[in-house]
Amino acid sequence: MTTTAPNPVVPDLADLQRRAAQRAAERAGGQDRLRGHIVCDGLVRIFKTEGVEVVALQGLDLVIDRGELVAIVGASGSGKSTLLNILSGLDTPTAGIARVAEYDLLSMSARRRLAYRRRTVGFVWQQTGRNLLPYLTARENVELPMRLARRGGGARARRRRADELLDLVGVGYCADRRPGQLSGGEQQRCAVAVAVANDPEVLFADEPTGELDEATGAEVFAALRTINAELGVTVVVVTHDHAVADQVRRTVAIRDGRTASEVRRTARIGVDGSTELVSEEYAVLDRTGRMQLPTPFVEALALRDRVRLDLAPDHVQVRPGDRTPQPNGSDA
Ligand SMILES: Nc1ncnc2c1ncn2[C@@H]1O[C@H](COP(=O)(O)OP(=O)(O)OP(=O)(O)O)[C@@H](O)[C@H]1O
Repeated sequence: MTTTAPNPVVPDLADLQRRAAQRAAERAGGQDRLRGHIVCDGLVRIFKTEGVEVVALQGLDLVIDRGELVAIVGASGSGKSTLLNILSGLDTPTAGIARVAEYDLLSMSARRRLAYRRRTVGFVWQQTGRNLLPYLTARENVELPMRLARRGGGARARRRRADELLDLVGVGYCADRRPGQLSGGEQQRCAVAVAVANDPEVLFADEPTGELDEATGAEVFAALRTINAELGVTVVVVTHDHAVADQVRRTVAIRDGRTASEVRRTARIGVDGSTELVSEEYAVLDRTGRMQLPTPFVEALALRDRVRLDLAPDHVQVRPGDRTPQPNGSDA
């Protein structure tokens, strides 16, 4: 009888990637921290132009759950578009973890990236002209991504779905018109229908109301809310528009390429039975314990260089560093 030595188990690429992800997750504080529909952890993006390095994202942390509608705000140059370009698969991060719906955005192949962009995510850009093809009608624009993704069911099913989606976002009456025959708001609502044509899990919108007046912007935002509520799509909107940022349950502020603070809004029933939205602001603490103090707080107390920290049973006090506490408890 001959015995054969057991084959040494040679890990394949998928195994190695799984192990690498596991190790990265352990370094980042365990899988629990990294559970979410969209996960960024220590995300870094460095641009190099003519020998100069620009650190657009410097260790950004963000977890968004499935089905959330989140607004991202921040000053010009804070890194919002860089983040959105990475999450939508247009750009690759330099380091860190970036994952959307189980796709690892750092290591995915070109083929997987194409599938990701066609089926898993949808986008709406600020420039209306970037969202729709001018020589197609609104309906044909919505049908196009389904045709490119070879969605089954035939032409009739695609047409029915296109009409349903245009109805859902309130522009069913525009189906036979070309973009040039639509207002800016109508074009953006058609763009929302185009973006969800292939049933994406996540919809990214970069300043979708940026070129519109307030009332028209509100209609476009209503379309995004409908998509979130009716289709369960996770929606991430980058915006400067306070009317938009104030209406979502969660607004994340980015400063200098990091998540700096968050506002969470919860609905409460008042004593008279009416519903009121209560906002609470949070600073974001990263896994090494770093946080950014909001600028108004820093300015109000003229904090600079060093601050004094004191631990109380249920909170931490931050005081200007150049004052000496007096025996009676007041500051000199
Ligand atoms: N392709 C690039 N090459 C070099 N630097 C870049 C590139 N893209 C962005 N940056 C730089 O990265 C930083 C972040 O830019 P980003 O466009 O992400 O900011 P933003 O918050 O979206 O700004 P805005 O609100 O003005 O669009 C900026 O300093 C910008 O100059």
